[in-house]
Parts: sequence; structure tokens; C-alpha cells
Amino acid sequence: MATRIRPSSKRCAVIGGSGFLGRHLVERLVGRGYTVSVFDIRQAYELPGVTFHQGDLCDKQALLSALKDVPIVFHCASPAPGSDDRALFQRVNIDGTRTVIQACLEAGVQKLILTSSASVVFEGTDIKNGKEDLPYAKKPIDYYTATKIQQEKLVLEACSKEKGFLTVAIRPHGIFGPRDPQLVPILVDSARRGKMKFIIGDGSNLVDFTYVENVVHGHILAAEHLKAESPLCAQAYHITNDEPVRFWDFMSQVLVGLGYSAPRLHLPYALVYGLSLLLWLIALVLRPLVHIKPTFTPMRVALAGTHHFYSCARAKQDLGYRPPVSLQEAIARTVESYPHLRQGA
Ligand SMILES: NC(=O)C1=CN([C@@H]2O[C@H](COP(=O)(O)OP(=O)(O)OC[C@H]3O[C@@H](n4cnc5c(N)ncnc54)[C@H](O)[C@@H]3O)[C@@H](O)[C@H]2O)C=CC1
Ligand SMILES: CC(C)=CCC[C@@H](C)[C@H]1CC[C@H]2C3=C(CC[C@]12C)[C@@]1(C)CCC(=O)C[C@@H]1CC3
Repeated sequence: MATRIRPSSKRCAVIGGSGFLGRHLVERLVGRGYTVSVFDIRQAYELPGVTFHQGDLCDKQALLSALKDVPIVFHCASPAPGSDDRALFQRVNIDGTRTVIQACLEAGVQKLILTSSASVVFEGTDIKNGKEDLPYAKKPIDYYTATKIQQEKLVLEACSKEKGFLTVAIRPHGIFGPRDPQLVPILVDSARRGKMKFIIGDGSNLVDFTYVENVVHGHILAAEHLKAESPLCAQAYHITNDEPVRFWDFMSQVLVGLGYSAPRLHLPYALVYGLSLLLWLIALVLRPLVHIKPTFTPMRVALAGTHHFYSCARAKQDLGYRPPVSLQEAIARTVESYPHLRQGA
């Protein structure tokens, strides 16, 4: 049964509220009676109870007008992880997060909840039941992850009981669900181009995937439990479905649910990883002449061929977190939500 919490305040802002996770968060907050300010570079929808502020989070003045009289801020904006624009990641995830913190302090915001990522500890090798005290990756798998590490450090270091500014980081993993622009669309696009015939490795690697509503639940619990005397201050929390699943079983269930064939043939992990590195290097060298975007990037191959699942024990203990939607139910709802991606549609 879900924990019942009495919200301390009914106003909040969601930076990145037009995005996949951000919009689900906004919808749930409105459903719980919050008045929400969305701050995003784009406005993707309209909703009663929600005010939109269109702007770049690197612009402090623009942020300040959205954060006026707002005690709680959720920061879930980021450039798409698949981008290869290093300067953009630096500008938005690092410099922009500094600006968000500065704006929160100037506006008198009391709580900042950051959407980080469980990948901040992932180096491309197995993680089994990883806890939050694992060290940050020394060699992050890509530039997106490198900047998520810096972003999380900035937010947690900014926590100050003296200033009345409390911060916490939520680390989800492999978010999926209706309107996800990444996981299912990339998977289906690969299947349609005949690229989902192979299983990388022996297919036994266990991975966490997290239904978007469970991620939202974790964020709201964090916001409502974050108090000066609580253990949450300056802490990071893994939020997953808490049901590690074989990566290739998960992919197969989604593919079969949408009418595509499941991958069957096995390829050695080292071979595919080596090829993906080679392709990535070729794409880098040719970039001045032609822009190639390989499907199987080294990052995706590492995620597809290793164990990476995380313990939610800290979130269970401090937040009372239990994933409200099971993995099977989540997959069914997700498949149902993509009629346009079905085979033959
Ligand atoms: N999708 C996933 O599997 C995971 C995502 N995350 C994190 O969750 C958060 C949300 O991710 P998604 O909803 O999947 O991404 P998304 O791309 O759907 O949403 C990100 C939003 O941020 C906005 N944004 C980007 N740059 C901005 C800027 N300079 N100023 C204002 N707004 C800006 C975009 O317009 C977009 O609406 C991100 O912080 C991401 O790093 C963490 C773990 C896994
Ligand atoms: C091998 C192949 C082409 C699989 C298709 C699915 C992938 C696109 C997803 C499988 C795991 C996903 C994942 C993320 C993005 C989409 C996948 C690679 C993240 C990198 C998104 C941002 C994060 O913070 C971590 C995620 C880890 C899992």
C-alpha cells in the first residue's frame, strides 16, 4: 500500500517540466493539489493549475521569475543523453545547475530535488545491487554521465541547514513508460531497421528499468520527507522498480508486445563492444565531412551487455519507498501506450 504523506506546501516548480519525466511529475503534482510552475526551453502542453515559463535554465533572471514564492523546486532538465554535444552538456548540466542553485538561494527556495542518474557510478563493468555509497565513476561511460556526476555533486554540496536550503538527489535507472522519447522509440527504430536480431553476450545480465510513475513517486516522497532534521539532506537515493530483470528479456517483452520478433542469435560482448568503439572512432574522424549516428554506441553496448542493478534499501528506509507499479504491469501499460509504434502501424 502506498505511504500517505501530508504535503507541507502546495506550491512548486518543475525545471524541465515539458520533458518525459517532468510532465509525468507535473501531472501527479497537480493531481495531489499542488500549484505548479513549469520552467523549460519549450512548452509542450497546457494543463489547468500549471503556469509555463519558457526560458533557458542558464538564464538566472528568467529562472527568478519562475521561482518567485516557490518553496520546492524539482530540477529534471537535461540535454538528451544521446547527444554528442559536449559543450551543451557542460553548459546546461554543470554551469546551468550552478545558476539554478544561485537562483534558488536568491528566490528563497527551501528545497531542491535533483533528478540525477544511477549511472553516475557506472563505468561499463558489472554493478550488482549497487548502493549509494559506491564511488562516482572515475571513467564515466560518456560525457552525459560525466556532467551528471558534477551536477549531483554541486546540488548535494549546496545543501545548507543554516541557509534554510535543503537538497537531495534521486537516481533513477532506465526510465520507461508512456511518452518516453528514448528507450521504446530507439528499440523499435532498431527493430524496424533489422538491427534487433542479436543478443549481446550470453543474455543473462540483470538490469534495472524503472516505470516513470515510480520515479515520480520517489521524487514526491523525497520532497515531502526532506526536512532539516531528516536524514535526506545532501543524500542521493536510488529509485528503481526494485525488480532486476534480464536486459534481453525486458527488450524482448517490449518488442514482442509491439509485434516484433525477439532477438535470438548471440554475439560475443567483447566483439560487439570493440566494433562499436571502432565505429564511434570512424564517426568522430568523419564528422567534419559527414554526420554518422551509430545505433550501437559503446555506451549502449555496455548498458546492454553488463549487469547494472541497484539497491533501493536506503529509499525504502528513509522515504518509505515501494514501487507502486510492478514491472509486468508497467510493461503492459507501456506497450499499450504506443499503438503507432506497433509492427505494421
Ligand atoms: N530517461 C532515462 O532513462 C533517465 C533520465 N534521467 C534524468 O531524468 C531527467 C529527465 O529525463 P527525461 O525526462 O528522460 O528527458 P527529456 O529530454 O524528456 O526532458 C528534459 C527536459 O529538459 C528540458 N531542457 C533541456 N535543456 C534545457 C535548458 N537549457 N533550459 C530549460 N529546459 C531545458 C527539455 O526541453 C526537456 O523538456 C534528466 O535529468 C535525465 O538526466 C536519469 C536516469 C535515467
Ligand atoms: C542495444 C539497444 C539498441 C537497445 C535499445 C534500448 C536503449 C536505447 C536503452 C537501454 C538502456 C537505456 C538507458 C538509457 C537510455 C536508453 C537505453 C540506452 C540511459 C542512458 C538514459 C540516461 C541515464 O541517465 C541512464 C540510462 C541507462 C539506461
